[in-house]
Amino acid sequence: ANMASEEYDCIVIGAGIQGSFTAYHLAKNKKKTLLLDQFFLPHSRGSSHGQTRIIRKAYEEDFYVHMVEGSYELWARLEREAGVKLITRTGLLLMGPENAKDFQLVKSSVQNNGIPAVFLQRHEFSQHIPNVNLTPGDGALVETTAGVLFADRAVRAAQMVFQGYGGEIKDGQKVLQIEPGSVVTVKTGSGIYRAKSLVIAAGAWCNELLTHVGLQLPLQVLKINVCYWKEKVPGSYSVKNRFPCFIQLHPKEAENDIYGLPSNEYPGLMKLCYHSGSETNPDERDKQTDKSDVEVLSRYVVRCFPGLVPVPSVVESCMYTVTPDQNFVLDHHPTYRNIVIGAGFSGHGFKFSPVVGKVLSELSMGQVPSYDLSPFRIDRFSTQPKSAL
Ligand SMILES: Cc1cc2nc3c(=O)[nH]c(=O)nc-3n(C[C@H](O)[C@H](O)[C@H](O)COP(=O)(O)OP(=O)(O)OC[C@H]3O[C@@H](n4cnc5c(N)ncnc54)[C@H](O)[C@@H]3O)c2cc1C
Ligand SMILES: O=C(O)[C@@H]1CCCCN1
Repeated sequence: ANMASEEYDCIVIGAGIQGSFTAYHLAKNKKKTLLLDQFFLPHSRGSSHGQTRIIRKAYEEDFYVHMVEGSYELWARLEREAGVKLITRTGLLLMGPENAKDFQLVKSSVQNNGIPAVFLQRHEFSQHIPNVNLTPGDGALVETTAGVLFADRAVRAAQMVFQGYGGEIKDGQKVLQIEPGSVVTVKTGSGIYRAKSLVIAAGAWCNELLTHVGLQLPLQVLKINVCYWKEKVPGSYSVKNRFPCFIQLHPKEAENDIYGLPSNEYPGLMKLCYHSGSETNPDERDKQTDKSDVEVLSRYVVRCFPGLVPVPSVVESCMYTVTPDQNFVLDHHPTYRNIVIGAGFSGHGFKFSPVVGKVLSELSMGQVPSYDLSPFRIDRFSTQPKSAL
């Protein structure tokens, strides 16, 4: 082991998609950057693994719409730099109770922001979306430019381009200690590294790392059962047949949303999941065996996706790190300005990662960030009225 102290401009802890994109932007800006991960890469114990994620602009909040727009440009740039295809356009079907507030808000955001979309009338629904039953009382729209991101491939591409710009990756090195200061010292099991600034992008392990720098955030770590369901007629819900991704708001079966991606990575299997899960310790993820969501999904499949066998063929695991308002944390440490935190991506952060990496790199370089980061500030968590305490 090399115990000599090496000095960097910036150290990024966490080589998931957010840390990898942060490192990519830093290296592009000629910063000598070290990207550390506790596990040997690639691995499937965090939040960025798996073949696919949804990319969509259909969000209630304008700030997310603008951030996705910026992300599309940067995704295209990474596709060119790495020479790989990272996005396939499928469209996104959004279904939800016509009179529900969130459905109405997304609908008006789509209209006000000029997001390309088709509003489907009930009588024409099945002609556009075969093999899906639209719930009575639900409205439906298709965001036509949304699609599927190839997640594992994207993580690899960002890391490869980072290394191409001279960035260093050290995997299999868990950060065990952080000493703040004008030069930050980071100790792993096998090395000591120093840098002018530090970015913590540690996913579900964020709070464990923040204990070293005297901070805790209100983050909840959830285990997600990633379920794949067999098509009764192969191809009926496939990318090839232009079946879209979907989000079902307020399903009758449960409190949280249900969503899906067309069959693609495992031919004949459609990914369809519950947008929540049970709390877990990230180091003991597989001890969390709650599968009540799978029963909920089965009932939903029977009712709305009659072309799928209502028992999952494959169940994989992933984690969400959720904040109380489901908005991210993108901010400086409140006392140590040269420590920057990206956390709480709340199950929807992948699509934004090129922009997240950009703003985290800007914060760590002491620059004014390209986007308004007020929704993502740490001090929003401590603004509850004192009387509530
Ligand atoms: C099932 C599922 C579906 C999702 N669907 C979508 C979607 O459709 N669209 C979308 O946009 N987003 C989606 N997301 C969310 C998205 O995948 C996440 O927001 C994103 O992957 C978070 O990335 P991250 O880099 O923060 O975390 P991670 O990928 O977990 O990376 C953190 C890294 O930090 C490392 N680390 C932690 N502690 C240490 C330490 N002490 N020392 C060294 N390294 C350390 C970990 O090993 C890990 O590699 C989904 C997530 C899940 C789980
Ligand atoms: O980020 C997304 O677009 C999806 C929506 C459904 C839940 C999981 N994440």
